[in-house]
Amino acid sequence: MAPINVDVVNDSKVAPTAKKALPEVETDSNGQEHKRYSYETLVETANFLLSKTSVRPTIGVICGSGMGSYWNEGSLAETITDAQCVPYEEIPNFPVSTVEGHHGRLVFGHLGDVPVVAMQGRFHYYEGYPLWKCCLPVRVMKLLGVQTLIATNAAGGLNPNYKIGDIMIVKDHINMMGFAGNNPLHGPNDERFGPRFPPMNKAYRFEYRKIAKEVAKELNIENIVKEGVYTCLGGPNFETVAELNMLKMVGVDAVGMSTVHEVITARHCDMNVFAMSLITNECVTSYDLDAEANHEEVLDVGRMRQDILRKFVKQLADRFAKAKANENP
Ligand SMILES: O=P(O)(O)O[C@@H]1C[C@H](O)[C@@H](CO)O1
Ligand code: HPA
Repeated sequence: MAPINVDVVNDSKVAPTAKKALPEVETDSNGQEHKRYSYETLVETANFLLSKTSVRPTIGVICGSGMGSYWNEGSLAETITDAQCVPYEEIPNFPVSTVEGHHGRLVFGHLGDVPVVAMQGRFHYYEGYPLWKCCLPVRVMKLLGVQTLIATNAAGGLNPNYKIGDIMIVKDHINMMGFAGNNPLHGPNDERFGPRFPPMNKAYRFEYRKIAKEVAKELNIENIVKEGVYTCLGGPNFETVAELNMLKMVGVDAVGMSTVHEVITARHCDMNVFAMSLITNECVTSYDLDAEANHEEVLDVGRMRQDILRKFVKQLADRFAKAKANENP
């Protein structure tokens, strides 16, 4: 793939009026400066990555907590063959991962025959990054040629039918942080990424959810695969009993601290999205229970389910790639 030309998007020349670069530096309400990433800046990042790897990914995977850890021999990210790894510290304009269970590198390679790039470590709002910065890798993936995003996460199960170790296909989300005006698309819009007002009612592609249920049957894991609604809170604390009961009331099946903003960013730039939550703990919705959520349990359940997750994601990548090829014969 030749270096990316900033004047051309999806093979059409960009109208000069659409080329509004974002301000490079923004100051938040605490007076802290955040360098914004313009389209041009992210093209530089993408071109750097294209020069580092021969892989031209069509699917991007985000590994959730405990699903891409360096100590996890055989974790999701380690399923990738012919892996070429680029640590986040070496990537221009990239943040760094600070959470245990998030290694902090991009892994380029193949899942079966499908060229992929995986984030072995994601960025969370609670690490101190604004939402748009948490989602920067999604836009970089788009510039690299990724058409489909598979986002995985660890989440607490609110639906009483869910058990620890279940996998929830995300059918929809509730953007709780968005209710308070915190959105990755907040700020000036650059049309080269996508429209000012993107729809979000079909965020999680129906066809891919259907494929995932078929694959679950084929792998004989249909008993642990569910489908439901995810929400993201800012974290880093786990939720109170009252908060969890409120979320349950409004129809949330699983709660976590990521994914929603990544999905919004991916849909904004017209990527197909599939997401799934590994239910790592049961949410404590009664004052009579003594249990408390903790990150170690989250990581342990990721480790416990790594074989199944690997097989599942590998099959999904294969089937999504085939579905995409059938779309554009
Ligand atoms: O990156 P994900 O969303 O998988 O991580 C979840 C949310 C928190 O970062 C962490 C809590 O244990 O797991
Ligand atoms: N709440 C929020 N995030 C989480 C949880 C939880 O119970 N489990 C794993 N990530």
